[in-house]
Amino acid sequence: MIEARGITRTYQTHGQFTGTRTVHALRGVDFTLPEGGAVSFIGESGCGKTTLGKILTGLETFDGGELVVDGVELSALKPRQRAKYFRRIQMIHQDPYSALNPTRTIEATLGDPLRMRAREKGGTGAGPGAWRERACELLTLVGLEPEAVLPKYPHQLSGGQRQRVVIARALTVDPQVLIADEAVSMIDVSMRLGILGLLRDLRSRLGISLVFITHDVATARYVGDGGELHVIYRGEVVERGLTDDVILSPVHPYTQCLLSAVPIMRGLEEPGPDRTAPTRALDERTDTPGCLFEPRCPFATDECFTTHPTLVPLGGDGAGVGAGEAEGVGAAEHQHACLNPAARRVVGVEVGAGAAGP
Ligand SMILES: Nc1ncnc2c1ncn2[C@@H]1O[C@H](COP(=O)(O)OP(=O)(O)OP(=O)(O)O)[C@@H](O)[C@H]1O
Repeated sequence: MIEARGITRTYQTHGQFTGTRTVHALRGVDFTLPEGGAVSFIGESGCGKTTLGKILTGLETFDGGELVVDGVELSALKPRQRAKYFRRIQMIHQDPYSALNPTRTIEATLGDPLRMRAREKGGTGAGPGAWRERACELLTLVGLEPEAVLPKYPHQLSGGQRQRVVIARALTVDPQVLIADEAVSMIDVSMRLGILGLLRDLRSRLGISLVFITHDVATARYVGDGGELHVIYRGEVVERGLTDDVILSPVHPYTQCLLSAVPIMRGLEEPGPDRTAPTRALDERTDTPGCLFEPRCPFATDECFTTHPTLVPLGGDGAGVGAGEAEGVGAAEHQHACLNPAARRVVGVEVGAGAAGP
């Protein structure tokens, strides 16, 4: 189980024309990932999704908050001990080609971690027969034909096959958690559903927990089914709850804007006049003392400019209640950080029958 409490990450950037700038990649992110559960993070480019994924796998440090894995707070540990915990959390990156060594066959790619794992477990399974058998088992589990795939190099496989190999490699160390960061965005559309189905399957068949990071509402709904969805804006979670609650009844204008950006087909659904869209483009330099989304929000009031909203349960008055502080607030409770939450009808961008194709 992973528990993240108030994770914060700030970067200082230095540019010739921009001077020194502080980038708040993550601002106090909290979540709990139970065994076999799923938590999805959705937001636009630059909102901090990848930074969060890297922090959860130990590839990036954080400068505030706590990360607790199986009840152990990791920052208190020595690097070697910490690495043991991070081994239980494996990342699936968006580009399966760069994630694999092009000079090594799939057999070699899977063989090394399998032998290492076998040695750790006490020696059995490190022999060639044993680890090869396990490699075949894992390839079958991810939907590949072992004998056909083992002798091949990454460039001889399709993008979808490569991503399945990446998933098989992650499974070699018996992880408890997979972090999938835009795991299908670089894969041919025709193969995406198969990979998403596989990630769902691993949850139900192996009890592996999943952190699913995406900018795509539909994939978050499919893979994160039954789990939680956290909507993240400029490093801050602005709405969260059970995936279906957030997608079907969003109350934060940013979530409504994200959902409005999902295309719909004319003739299949009525677009209606009330699509919610940001009033201005994202400008990271615009920091108000109030709500981070205020400069772009179509529903902002004067109060939004001066008061920074914190996460409160939907339906409560929320005055002075911070994330997770309200009594009885469960992680899956629908919460929002908006001073004017409202159920607004959300419709997608219309894709007309006569629209120009790609
Ligand atoms: N090493 C770094 N140094 C400086 N700024 C960084 C660094 N890594 C990330 N950032 C900044 O932190 C913010 C969040 O970046 P991050 O890559 O996590 O966003 P993202 O939501 O994953 O975006 P994308 O989907 O485009 O990858 C961005 O403004 C980014 O420029």
